[in-house]
Amino acid sequence: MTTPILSATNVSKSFGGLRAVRDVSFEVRPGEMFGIAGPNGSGKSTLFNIITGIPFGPTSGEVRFKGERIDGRPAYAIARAGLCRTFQKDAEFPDLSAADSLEISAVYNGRVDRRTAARRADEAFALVAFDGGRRDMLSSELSVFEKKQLMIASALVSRPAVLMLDEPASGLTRPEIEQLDALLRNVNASGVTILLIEHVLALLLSVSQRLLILNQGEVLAEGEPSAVVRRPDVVEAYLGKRSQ
Ligand SMILES: Nc1ncnc2c1ncn2[C@@H]1O[C@H](COP(=O)(O)OP(=O)(O)OP(=O)(O)O)[C@@H](O)[C@H]1O
Repeated sequence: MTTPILSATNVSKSFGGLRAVRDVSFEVRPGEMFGIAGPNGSGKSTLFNIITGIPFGPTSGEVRFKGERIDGRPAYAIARAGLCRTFQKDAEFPDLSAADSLEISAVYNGRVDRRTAARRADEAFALVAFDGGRRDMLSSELSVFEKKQLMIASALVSRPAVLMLDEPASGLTRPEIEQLDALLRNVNASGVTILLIEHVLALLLSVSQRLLILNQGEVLAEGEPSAVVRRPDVVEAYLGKRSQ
């Protein structure tokens, strides 16, 4: 059996008396698109936080990336090892053009010179199908979808093995979600393993090969997406409240 590229074993995270993530275990295979869903407050973002060490690691449990333990390592070391993430927020450098913003991300995150950074920025722009005529626009003036493209491209410039995306479809229209679907498939086909937290179930079901459902910090279900979402306990915990 192939070694998982990423695994969590009994990871937990407590904030005072609140156990936001409880004994969560799962494995992601190399090249996979792995979906994570669950009601608001079920611990999805906290799970991403403790895997990437941004801003904290787990209270207990083990996280392995390419077979090596990474829990307890500083966030920058985890990112440099090839595990990168995006957040539920806008452009990092609103006053810079999209092109400059991406080059700066490439220089800092990829630790490369300007020439290599420019090449990596071109590659990342191509992977997310960013409109070439819009690269000199200020990041703050881009459309909601273009900001998402730029955010994903900013994570791709350091050529991660695993990309973790936290609700990339939020705020997008239905046609834009279809564009995002194609974008994710394209990035995945380039060899990047993707973990995707998403409330838009149509997107999750379309792109994920496996789906993990969290509820109140615990794993409620895991498996083939269309089978998982038909389970009565999943319907009750999640779909009944947020189906789209
Ligand atoms: N830094 C923090 N300090 C205290 N409590 C926190 C912190 N971060 C998250 N929590 C709590 O942990 C629980 C899980 O939150 P989390 O943001 O991980 O859920 P989520 O599934 O990502 O929710 P959403 O779908 O709304 O983004 C919530 O009860 C939240 O209030």
